[in-house]
Amino acid sequence: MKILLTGSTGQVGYELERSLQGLGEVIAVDRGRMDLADLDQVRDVIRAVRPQLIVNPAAYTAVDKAESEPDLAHRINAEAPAVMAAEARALGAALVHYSTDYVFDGRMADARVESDAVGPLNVYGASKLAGERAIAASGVPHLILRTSWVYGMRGKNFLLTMLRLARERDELRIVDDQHGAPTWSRTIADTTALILAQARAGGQPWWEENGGIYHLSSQGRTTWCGFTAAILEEAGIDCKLVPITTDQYPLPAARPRYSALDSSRLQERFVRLPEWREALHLCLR
Ligand SMILES: NC(=O)C1=CN([C@@H]2O[C@H](COP(=O)(O)OP(=O)(O)OC[C@H]3O[C@@H](n4cnc5c(N)ncnc54)[C@H](OP(=O)(O)O)[C@@H]3O)[C@@H](O)[C@H]2O)C=CC1
Ligand SMILES: Cc1cn([C@H]2C[C@H](O)[C@@H](COP(=O)(O)OP(=O)(O)O[C@H]3O[C@@H](C)C(=O)[C@@H](O)[C@H]3O)O2)c(=O)[nH]c1=O
Ligand SMILES: [Mg+2]
Repeated sequence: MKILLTGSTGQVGYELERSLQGLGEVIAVDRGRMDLADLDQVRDVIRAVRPQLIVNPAAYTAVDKAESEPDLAHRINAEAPAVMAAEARALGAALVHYSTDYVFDGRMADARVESDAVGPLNVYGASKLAGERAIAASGVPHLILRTSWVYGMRGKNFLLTMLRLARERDELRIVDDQHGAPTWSRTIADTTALILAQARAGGQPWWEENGGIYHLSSQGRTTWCGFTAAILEEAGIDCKLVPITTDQYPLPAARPRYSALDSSRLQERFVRLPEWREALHLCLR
């Protein structure tokens, strides 16, 4: 199987480049080869490579900056995936895409399932939702894996930011009223590979019975402040931690208050997902 992988310089893409190896020939294209803001180039590269599967973790992920660059965010997160979907469909290929807890408004305290009503609060979330809808509407065989609060030992993420700030500052002031599940980039990549392998072993393509949206995030939940406390503990760093409210940390983009995802659908069909705390421990070890 020929697999076209985007975003291999990102957190999830970096892990996917390794995790997908056993499944076929992985052709990783970075921004230099395929700029998602250039829709003609996206089309041309797919037509040249002729993959059987496109895996697309590339995205515009700068949540606050997106508020002032809505058109660019929309092109990368919605229009480029729409082109990928149309091209994949024309080739008889399938598409694996990633989305976010930020498609929800976060007003409900219980974990969200795939069929729950969406209502993004910010430009990033709206652009990701538009990407999901374009893929679903295209008729391409697809998996959309919605995840949350992604971290890992490389790239830009909350874990690395906290490790840096804890060394630079005497105290960390961190919001304690936004709830969600931190998810290790490797969990996302390994789970993706396992779904694809399991589906192949089953003899028929996974999308015939198992396509569509799946929530893929760690089990359990915490707050950004709770996540920070765990990071400090795991890394053995002594730094004063002050819980604050969202109002005390104003940012351009609004964020959902409750963004835990219920990943039961994925776990029932494919594989168990780790507790967020257990995954953090493994990551930092
Ligand atoms: N990060 C998070 O907390 C969460 C992420 N997600 C979703 O998961 C997926 C993976 O995210 P993650 O790995 O964390 O993202 P990162 O921000 O770590 O990486 C983004 C990747 O997209 C690439 N990219 C951005 N713009 C372009 C462009 N114009 N053309 C080509 N490539 C581009 C980046 O390339 P370059 O290095 O050149 O910039 C990078 O490889 C995304 O769909 C994201 O929306 C969902 C929930 C949480
Ligand atoms: C750095 C810092 C952040 N915070 C707060 C701000 C914010 O509410 C929260 C998280 O900050 P971040 O900017 O890292 O998080 P954010 O960019 O909103 O993270 C999101 O990224 C996108 C891509 C997703 O899809 C989401 O699932 C989610 O992971 O922590 C503090 O309270 N104190 C601090 O010192
Ligand atoms: Mg951010």
